[in-house]
Amino acid sequence: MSYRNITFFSRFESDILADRKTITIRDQSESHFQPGEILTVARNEDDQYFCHIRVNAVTPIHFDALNEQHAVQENMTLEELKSVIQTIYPGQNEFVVIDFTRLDVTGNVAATNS
Ligand SMILES: CC(=O)Nc1ccn([C@H]2C[C@H](O)[C@@H](CO)O2)c(=O)n1
Repeated sequence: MSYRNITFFSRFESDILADRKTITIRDQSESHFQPGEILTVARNEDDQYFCHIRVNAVTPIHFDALNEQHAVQENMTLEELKSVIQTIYPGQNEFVVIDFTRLDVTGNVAATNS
């Protein structure tokens, strides 16, 4: 079976593998993912695979609607999150929140508390 790919900047890899980061906010070019879909996750910089995730939900959001809950799910402060998004996507306001669960190598939910 082949899965679609998503990449994350390498600085987020440890948070994803520790289940501290359970959403990602992307622009319209990555709004095509579907709930239930399993994605192969690689580092943006070197395309090195590091895990699979299952997409739980893909929800449109305006930049101004980002809140503390999103920041917690990103393991950042809201100020940090907004700054990261403005740096990656300068001038953009319409995004999607991709809520995901990390899977273990057998394809099962990896977190012990879920
Ligand atoms: C190619 C590309 O856009 N890659 C991205 C985009 C976003 N992220 C991270 C940064 C923040 O934690 C959230 C919100 O954008 O997602 C990323 O790692 N790689």
